Amino acid sequence: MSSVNINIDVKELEGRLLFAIPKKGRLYQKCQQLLEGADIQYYRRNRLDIALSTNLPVALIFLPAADIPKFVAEGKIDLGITGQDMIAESNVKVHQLIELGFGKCDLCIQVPVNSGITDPRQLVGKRIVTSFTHLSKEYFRKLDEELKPEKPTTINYISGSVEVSCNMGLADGIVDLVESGETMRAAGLTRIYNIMSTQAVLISNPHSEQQEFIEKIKGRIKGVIAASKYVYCTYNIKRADLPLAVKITPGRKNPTVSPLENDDWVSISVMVNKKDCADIMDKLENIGATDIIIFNIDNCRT
Ligand SMILES: Nc1ncnc2c1ncn2[C@@H]1O[C@H](COP(=O)(O)OP(=O)(O)OP(=O)(O)O)[C@@H](O)[C@H]1O
Ligand SMILES: O=P(O)(O)OC[C@H]1O[C@H](OP(=O)(O)OP(=O)(O)O)[C@H](O)[C@@H]1O
Ligand SMILES: [Mg+2]
Repeated sequence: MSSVNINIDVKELEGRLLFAIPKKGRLYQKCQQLLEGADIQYYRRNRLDIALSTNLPVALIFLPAADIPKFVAEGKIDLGITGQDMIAESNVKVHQLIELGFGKCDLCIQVPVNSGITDPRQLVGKRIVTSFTHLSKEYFRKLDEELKPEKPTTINYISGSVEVSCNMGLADGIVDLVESGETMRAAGLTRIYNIMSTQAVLISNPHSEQQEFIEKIKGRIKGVIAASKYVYCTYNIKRADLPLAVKITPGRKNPTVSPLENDDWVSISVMVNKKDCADIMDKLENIGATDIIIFNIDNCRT
């Protein structure tokens, strides 16, 4: 595990819920937004990896994403945010509480485009380079057992920039993350197998004594995630067209229907999926809806 800068009196941590956050990289910024949305305020001194919340009995511990599953499973840390790939690679038991909808990518077996390799079985007995040695060993062990090569498939670890390994003559194939595929293509690689799909998740320590507080933070974070997925839509529609309107915007449970001064018309308020918003507005316009307004939701509980 990497070293952590913890120049804080451990007594100050007593009674606080310990919450591990990725200390840098692409998950870090998203986590900042989640903490802000959940109103977990804190002050972090420069270079310090522990920050005490200023409004809740919480301490934030900033750690490498790869180490968070181990800290949460085996240490005193109650809650954490990391990737599902990191949990699987760490091979530890934690509770996965919420899928957070960011850090989405696939852990893939990749080979040089011109290698002629199209199936992972063609890599058996050859050299694999990866940051995910546990998952890669698990995958290729099964193929080794089945195909019994002269010598087992070699799995070697490097910590980053894994894609250069084939070009450098270190590997016949790699196991690494693919999101847009840009890095893979730039290195002249192609994917031949998807070992797992992953995204960031909120995890908790199954043995934590702070289960009630964990539920409270989980509720808040769920609210922030829901708020980012939905928008609030209001519009007016002729009462006679209400059944059509409800079909287009059924709401999470039911739409709220309010009377207007003019008895022939009603006003509808409803949450809709942000990604479907333009399509829904088109459909509403087509059935004669007027004054269609979309509001962003700052926070919600659903
Ligand atoms: N290209 C990517 N797209 C989406 N999610 C990713 C990507 N690369 C990594 N992740 C997710 O982010 C988590 C953390 O990855 P990692 O520790 O490599 O940090 P990083 O954000 O890539 O920063 P860096 O590699 O610069 O240290 C991974 O577990 C994975 O779930
Ligand atoms: O499919 P893409 O959108 O190109 O993303 C995939 C790349 O992103 C990550 O690398 P990162 O930028 O974190 O650098 P690293 O390899 O040093 O971790 C991952 O390890 C891949 O290399
Ligand atoms: Mg990375």
